[in-house]
Amino acid sequence: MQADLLIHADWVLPVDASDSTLASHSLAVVDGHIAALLPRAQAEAQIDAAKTLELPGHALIPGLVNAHTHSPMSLLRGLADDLPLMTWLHEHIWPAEGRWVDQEFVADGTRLALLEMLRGGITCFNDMYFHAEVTARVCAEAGMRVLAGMIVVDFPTRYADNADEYLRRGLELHEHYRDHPLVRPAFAPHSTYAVSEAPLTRVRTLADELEVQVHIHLHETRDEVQQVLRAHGERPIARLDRLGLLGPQLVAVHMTQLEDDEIARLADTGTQVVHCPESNLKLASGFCPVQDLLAAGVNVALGTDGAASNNDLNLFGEMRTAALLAKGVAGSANAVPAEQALRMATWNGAKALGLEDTVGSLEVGKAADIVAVDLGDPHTQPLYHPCSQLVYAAGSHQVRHVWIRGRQVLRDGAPLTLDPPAIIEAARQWGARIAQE
Ligand SMILES: CSC[C@H]1O[C@@H](n2cnc3c(O)ncnc32)[C@H](O)[C@@H]1O
Ligand SMILES: [Zn+2]
Repeated sequence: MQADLLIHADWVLPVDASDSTLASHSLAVVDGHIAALLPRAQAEAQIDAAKTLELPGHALIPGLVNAHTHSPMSLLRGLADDLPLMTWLHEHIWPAEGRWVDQEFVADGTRLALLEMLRGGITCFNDMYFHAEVTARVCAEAGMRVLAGMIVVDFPTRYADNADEYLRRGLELHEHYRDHPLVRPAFAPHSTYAVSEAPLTRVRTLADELEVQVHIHLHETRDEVQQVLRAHGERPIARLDRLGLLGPQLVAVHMTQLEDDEIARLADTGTQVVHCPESNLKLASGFCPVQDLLAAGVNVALGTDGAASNNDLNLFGEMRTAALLAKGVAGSANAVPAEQALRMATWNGAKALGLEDTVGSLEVGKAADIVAVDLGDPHTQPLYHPCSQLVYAAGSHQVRHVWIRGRQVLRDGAPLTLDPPAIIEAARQWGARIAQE
């Protein structure tokens, strides 16, 4: 076999059906896709590669999928900390966004987020923010995979005056990127408390027609559920169910307030859940019953949320927090074991985003979205179980190489498609302007 690239690694964790850890294996890439994954001796005998990479002490894992974020909010990191969701949002974040968010803010904020995410092994993310056309363009330029949110809220902003205009701008984005290999549009109505019934119904019809995902904040806090119950006489999940929005296309983010019948309904409909453990902890939003959801057969992925409520975009941190928190919430040390946490950050994320045929595991035929992690670092020595070290001990600084669709975007920890000094200088200037007011 002729390959473009052959990588020899000490371990490969493909996140396959049996959660295998393969020692001394090699992975071949042809035309941006995984063409072979086999023992090193066989690879050496069978594969003639244009380029070969030796990675002793490294583990290869699938690119991590950040299933919920607001990438440009990296420029608001640390602006308002230690507040509950509604105070944080209404008194700090929405006023700051009203004052500062324009296309330049989104371009600079997205680049800062990409720098952090690529360095931390994230190769795909699900975004919800204003000016998604700018985020999409920046991602396409940097070679990053993204689900770009076609946002909808009821209130006017500098981006759009009303729901019709939000949808019109979203549909333009869809038209532009419908066949792009890395950028995929998805609807992103903010929540059931900020989007009324008519636009939600329209989103449902359009999402069916265009076959795209619908990404929404749902049951994030007790206050949210009470507010919707008071205003409409039903809980947010019931509202979406009545509007026909529950199902495999719905990506429901946070889900800290769930009753048993709601968990059963999510499982019956195949609704996707995204767990954001660190954002939920920081805003004191509540605890997502991850173990109960998984036991009921619900797909649960992981997200960071925005950097203004986390305050980082680090899925190694989320895997660890998710695994630890699940044990505390379920009162059981075997809730969310390391293999499950890695699966949530990879395969489950891909499935939530409707990308499970393309990414999420290192299997022949899938896109070559690959991350090489150096386990020789003191943080991960000695090494009994690679997966355990990745989830419970590794830091994102141990990510050395990243490929997306076969293109190398990080080499020896250095980004190849982004300009770090320029990105950091732009972020510093935004910080100085925003802090002055
Ligand atoms: C319509 S663009 C997205 C909108 O969502 C806001 N946001 C960020 N994090 C959260 C969160 O955890 N819950 C609710 N809303 C959030 C963000 O500031 C944008 O305005
Ligand atoms: Zn969010």
